[in-house]
Amino acid sequence: MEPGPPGSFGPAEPGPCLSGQRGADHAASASLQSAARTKPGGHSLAVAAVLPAGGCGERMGVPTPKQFCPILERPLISYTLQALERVYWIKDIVVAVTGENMEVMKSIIQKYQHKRISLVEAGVTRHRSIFSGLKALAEDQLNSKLSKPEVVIIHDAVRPFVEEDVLLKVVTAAKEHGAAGAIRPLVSTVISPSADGCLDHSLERARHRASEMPQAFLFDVIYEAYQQCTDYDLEFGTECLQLALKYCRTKAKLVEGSPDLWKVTYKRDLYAAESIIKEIISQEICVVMDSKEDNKHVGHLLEEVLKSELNHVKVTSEALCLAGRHLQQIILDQCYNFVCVNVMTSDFQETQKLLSMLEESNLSILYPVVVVSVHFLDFKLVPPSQKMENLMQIKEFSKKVKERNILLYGLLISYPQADKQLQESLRQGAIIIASLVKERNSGLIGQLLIA
Ligand SMILES: Nc1ccn([C@@H]2O[C@H](COP(=O)(O)OP(=O)(O)OP(=O)(O)O)[C@@H](O)[C@H]2O)c(=O)n1
Ligand SMILES: O=P(O)(O)OC[C@@H](O)[C@@H](O)[C@@H](O)CO
Repeated sequence: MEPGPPGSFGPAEPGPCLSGQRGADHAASASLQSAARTKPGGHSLAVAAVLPAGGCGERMGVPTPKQFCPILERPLISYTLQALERVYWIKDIVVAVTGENMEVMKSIIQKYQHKRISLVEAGVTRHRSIFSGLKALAEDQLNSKLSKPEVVIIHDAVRPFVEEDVLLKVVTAAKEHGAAGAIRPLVSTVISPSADGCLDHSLERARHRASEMPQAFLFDVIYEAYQQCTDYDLEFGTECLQLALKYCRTKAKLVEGSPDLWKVTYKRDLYAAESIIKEIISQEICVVMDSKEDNKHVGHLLEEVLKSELNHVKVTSEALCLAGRHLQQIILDQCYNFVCVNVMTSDFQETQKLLSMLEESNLSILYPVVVVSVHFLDFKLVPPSQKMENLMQIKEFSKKVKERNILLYGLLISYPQADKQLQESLRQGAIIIASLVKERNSGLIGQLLIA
């Protein structure tokens, strides 16, 4: 999908939508875009984002600040950057990090090939970090390559599950109302304690909402609010919408957000985020075999069993031959799970061709790619020792490709065998493959499993 012209709204870039839903419905997206984008005379609207990422993550209870804690061996903040980068019409993304984390942040940007990112020094509080980001966008900064946007999105760096549709909604609403913020129903009731630690009163839960992110503002509104606010606000405040109301008399439009907008705060949130991401990148499996035509091919039998055993998983098959043209498209379409079928051979020629294609693509930069090398072998024909010598090569192969974030596993299925036994072996094989794809356990790479 080609990027839209600079400064124009275009549909989000391809790639897994971390909330598990494909981005905004295109019709809704188009209508929202036209509302949010155009000004009189049809000129487009300049939108930038500020991501406060200068916290220490005290509630996470680990030495590493939570925005840098790994999920599938990639820092949490990289997922949030990816979510915002998928949205073409956000021109600049300003991230506020502490001086001591500046180099770490720069290495993350380089390793995961993030674009449109500018870094500023964070403050000692979240509000001060946000203000630092806004200053970088204001035109009155010397030598800044950033230009002042008309609308600025503010989004916590530790909220990775943000989609184009809610960003469009808050930007559209901010354009009209001056400020807008995502909200969610309260889970717990809010109460107010008295000085002696007893209940003073409770708020009616149905009449209140939780303020989440993203939020968006006319840049001049929120920049003015930060310039006017007190040190007390900057030190102890947690709500940007309140600053806009208090200092610019701007009543933010409240936008219902999806359940995905939660903030990673405690360790349990990190585990939840990892499970959600694993689930999203496990939604498609491609069975690769030496020939697609022969429908009696045992690879097709395995494909059918995978389809019957795995609900909600898209199972496709492609031929490795044909110069891999179709396979290249599957890779481009960001399938992260491959089953390479080898029939009556214990060598890895087919699997190595697939691994080479994957290594040449950038597919595994952002997410670990799973490759299961399945070998249908007749253990009666050739002494297992000779086969095992071949098969043990998988340990070396798996170590090499792990450096490229590819997880290689081996699976042996006895073949040929009576139909009933073969069907059972295929079912067992499908269950093993599903588990390897879902768990992405790097501790099992290079292992030979038997169905
Ligand atoms: N001085 C600060 C404090 C927080 N943040 C950022 O604001 C976002 C939301 O804040 P919070 O969840 O409170 O993060 P921490 O302050 O790191 O968490 P804790 O309160 O547990 O220390 C995070 O992305 C955090 O990095 C920031 O940019 N600068
Ligand atoms: O208070 P914390 O620093 O944990 O997180 C900031 C949150 O308060 C903030 O992101 C939303 O409530 C919206 O303002």
